[in-house]
Amino acid sequence: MIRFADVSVTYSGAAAPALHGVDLTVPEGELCLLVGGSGTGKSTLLGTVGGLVPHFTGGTLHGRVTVAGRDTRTHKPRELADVVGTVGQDPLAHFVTDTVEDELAYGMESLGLPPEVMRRRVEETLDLLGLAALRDRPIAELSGGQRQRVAIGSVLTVHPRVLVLDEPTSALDPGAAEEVLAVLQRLVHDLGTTVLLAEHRLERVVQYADQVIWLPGPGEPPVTGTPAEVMARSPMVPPVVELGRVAGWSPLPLSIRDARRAAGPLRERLAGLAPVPRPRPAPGDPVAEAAGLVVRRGALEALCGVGLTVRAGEAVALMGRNGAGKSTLLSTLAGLHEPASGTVRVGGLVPHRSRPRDLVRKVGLVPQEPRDLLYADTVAAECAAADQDAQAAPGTCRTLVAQLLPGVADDVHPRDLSEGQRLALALAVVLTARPPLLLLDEPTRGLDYPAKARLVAELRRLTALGHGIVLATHDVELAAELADRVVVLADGEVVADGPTADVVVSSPAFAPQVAKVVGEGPWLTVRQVTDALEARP
Ligand SMILES: Nc1ncnc2c1ncn2[C@@H]1O[C@H](COP(=O)(O)OP(=O)(O)OP(=O)(O)O)[C@@H](O)[C@H]1O
Ligand SMILES: Nc1ncnc2c1ncn2[C@@H]1O[C@H](COP(=O)(O)OP(=O)(O)OP(=O)(O)O)[C@@H](O)[C@H]1O
Repeated sequence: MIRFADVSVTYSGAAAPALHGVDLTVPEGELCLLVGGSGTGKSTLLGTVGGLVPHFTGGTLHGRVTVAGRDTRTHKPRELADVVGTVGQDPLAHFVTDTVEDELAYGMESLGLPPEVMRRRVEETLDLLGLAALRDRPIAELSGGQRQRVAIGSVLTVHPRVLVLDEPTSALDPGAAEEVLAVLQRLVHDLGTTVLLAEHRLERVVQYADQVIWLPGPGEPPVTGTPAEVMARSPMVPPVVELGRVAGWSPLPLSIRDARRAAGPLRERLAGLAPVPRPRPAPGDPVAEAAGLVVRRGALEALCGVGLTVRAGEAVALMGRNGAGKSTLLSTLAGLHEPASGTVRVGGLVPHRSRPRDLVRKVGLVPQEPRDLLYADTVAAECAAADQDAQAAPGTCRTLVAQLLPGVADDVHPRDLSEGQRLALALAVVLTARPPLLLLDEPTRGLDYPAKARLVAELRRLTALGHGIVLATHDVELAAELADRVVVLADGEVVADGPTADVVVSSPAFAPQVAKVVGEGPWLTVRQVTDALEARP
């Protein structure tokens, strides 16, 4: 259905190709998963299928990509729109209408489908993606995950034969991610749709894939195989595979179910043991306190009476469904919204009434869209400005970027960075200022597993130094690795607040893979399991 013949792509001004030696076929009716580190060219590869690369991005494509027999070099993206539906990493950049319902209908209108068909498909899709309650809402007023659902819905209504999705679950809560993947699987099985999707959180998708394409490095030719074949070789694997490697299971499990079947002997070895607690400082004084916080967004009460205390040295994960109010809480702590009632204090200041230059010494926010934080023309200039703003030694920010994600070039415009590279830059900019309270909104979108591990290490270092951290995240594995405490929001209210292990293990939605496989303990991470086995007398 999709054929790549010796494809390479070189962006203008780049020293080396972003993509090279791609020679492969995605058969009709398969779900094909594209994996690889941040910046290895996944988005570039996906972009060639719908013709966005190079028609819209610039650069040069060598070789040939055909979809349902059409050459994407001679067919413009709109001449492929009836066959290929593409959802990019940044939905906001692609929305053409203002409201949810109009956006779902737009693709069908451009193809001239009859009104009764459009009506029916809009209704079906609203139900399928849990968007019915939001149908009349302006897209600009949706939460990140709500927007991602609309973006996915807007391509589903067209019923394209090929779906190309770039990290389609990155902003979705765990339940919504499962639902979207179930929908995709049904399209593949029942309608013979061909799906090509890139994803970093393999724990969410690998068990659904028929084929995996792995890009081992920037400009390196892909390796293809069944999920089991590629997972046996790839350095980037989900926790369940890592656990399988540690425990010596063969074949390696890809799903929780397979792993549970193999886990009997491991459970016996772990019986009577407990996770070795990580040394961590005793929490200090509060760096942020909110009580009875009510915040309105338009007509909607996004937070209704939230209480939260964050202490120095503490890492708190904020979890909960899309639209629960996580981003609203973070941005209120950063002074971006004025509460309708209740109190909020950050480092002794009332955030929304404080001067920006006083507030930056107390709190730093990495927003859900890191682009909002970046304004210079090059990576180097952005880093120099961050050093200056924070009065840090020259080179501080650049070193942080390189630590988080090696291989980001100095002279690239932040706009042209890959998703993960841009996030690493935004994180470095905020970390350079070393504010006592760090707020991170979905800090792992686009990050590969090694980059995520380095981010966790850096954040742990900061908590050890007494910084307080609040991260809003749907990444249950990240919460398990990093957070001391988990706070769950639902419809603007706090519904759980307690030690990570207590909160996540009691909820199937938030439990990490290791907890689901090993059970009692509570074991949350592969590291805890290996440490305990090694320390065993
Ligand atoms: N429009 C562009 N102009 C110049 N360089 C670009 C452009 N788009 C991407 N690049 C570069 O090409 C490389 C590959 O980027 P791409 O977005 O394909 O990576 P990716 O594997 O999707 O990464 P991520 O997992 O972070 O999303 C990166 O080094 C990036 O900086
Ligand atoms: N600019 C806005 N105007 C009006 N309502 C908004 C606006 N931004 C968000 N909302 C609404 O406020 C509620 C809370 O949104 P928020 O972004 O805080 O949720 P979230 O928990 O961060 O969601 P997600 O997990 O999807 O990022 C949602 O119902 C959302 O639709």
